[in-house]
Amino acid sequence: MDKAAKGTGTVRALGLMSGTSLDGVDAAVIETDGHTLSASGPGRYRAYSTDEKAVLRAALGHWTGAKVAAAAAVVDAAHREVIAEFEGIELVGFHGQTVAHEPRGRGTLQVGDGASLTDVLGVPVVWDFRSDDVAQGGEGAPLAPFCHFACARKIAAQAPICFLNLGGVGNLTYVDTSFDQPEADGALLAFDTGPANAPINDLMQARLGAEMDRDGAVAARGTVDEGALKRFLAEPYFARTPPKSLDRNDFEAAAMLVDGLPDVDAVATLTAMSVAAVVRGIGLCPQPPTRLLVTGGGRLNPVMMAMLATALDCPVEPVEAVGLDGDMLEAQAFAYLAVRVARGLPTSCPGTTGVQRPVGGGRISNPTRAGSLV
Ligand SMILES: Nc1ncnc2c1ncn2[C@@H]1O[C@H](COP(=O)(O)OP(=O)(O)OP(=O)(O)O)[C@@H](O)[C@H]1O
Ligand SMILES: CC(=O)N[C@H]1[C@@H]2OC[C@@H](O2)[C@@H](O)[C@@H]1O[C@H](C)C(=O)O
Repeated sequence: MDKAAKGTGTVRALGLMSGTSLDGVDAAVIETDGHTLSASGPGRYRAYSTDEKAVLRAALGHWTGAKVAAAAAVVDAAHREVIAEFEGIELVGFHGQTVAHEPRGRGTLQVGDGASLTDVLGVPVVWDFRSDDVAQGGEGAPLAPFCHFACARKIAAQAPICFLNLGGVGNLTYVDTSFDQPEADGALLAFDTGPANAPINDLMQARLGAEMDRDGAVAARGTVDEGALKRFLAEPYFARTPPKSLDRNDFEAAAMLVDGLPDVDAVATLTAMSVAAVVRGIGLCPQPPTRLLVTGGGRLNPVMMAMLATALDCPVEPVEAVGLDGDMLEAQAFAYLAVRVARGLPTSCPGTTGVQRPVGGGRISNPTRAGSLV
């Protein structure tokens, strides 16, 4: 902890992300001083079982009560398991599972008890990353943009670029690479674009009993319903000025626009909706980006990627094109943010969450006993 909190040197941090797709826990190690991404270490994925997913899903939209407690227990147990697989870690960044997100209402809730995880490795755990930002008037999301800024510097991007995360929800980060610090006015613009994979997964589950539209195989056989797509784009969210953020199920009503369509057309239309939301998002950036680097599971959907490439004027590539890991970038981001929190550096700013001034959110819990591995 001393090194992470007081030092300026590099910290070996483990980031843990349980995303809105509800598929599992991503865990990834990086080395950083809170500014530069110096190295990335091993990554692990721990899938949730069908029963665990059902418990998490049942808690969505709830703030308290037995369903939330049960989801927290699932999240804690899965994370204990995955953390124990790592060694030589100095600090953990634990996101938890978002079950409810209403930044201008009841707040934001990520379940999972970071304090209880400190004893697994005997190192401090940074958690509850979003609450301070929301308490100070911000959206509380997205938070990966400060890490995207570091990625842009790592790859020595010379012109404005965008990072797009296609998880359950989509989020876009515009990086103006002429700035030295992410919190500088104009360096970043970030926001959630709209639904990405969540409605596709939900429909695949409900109609076909499948987890996802793997490789876009179902969408590839369908025809996009232009009427449904047009009605989707009439949602007021798209006209809102960014920064802005979404809860996983905010677009549930829009997803019902495909209810009467055959399976293949419904999935093709939902895929086109996720893409159209991104295209709208790109239109809100200060300048057209010179390239779009895509992370998250949606980059593995060739139909979604082809639709994006057709609709946009810039190259659309998975982040692997620049040597980054698209399965682990969000987990790496929470390792990066943990080091920033430990060092008192901001993790969000007006351009990323709409907060009035830069905020360093997150709670730090210290271990009650030293672990055997450090
Ligand atoms: N081969 C594939 N073909 C199509 N879709 C895929 C493929 N692999 C993953 N996906 C989609 O990506 C999803 C997982 O993405 P990811 O792990 O980025 O989400 P997440 O981290 O839970 O979400 P978020 O970033 O919103 O919190 C899967 O649920 C699925 O919908
Ligand atoms: C409230 C919340 O958990 N939001 C997630 C969600 O999943 C994607 C998108 O919506 C993004 O805003 C955020 O996660 C990413 C990792 C972030 O904070 O950058």
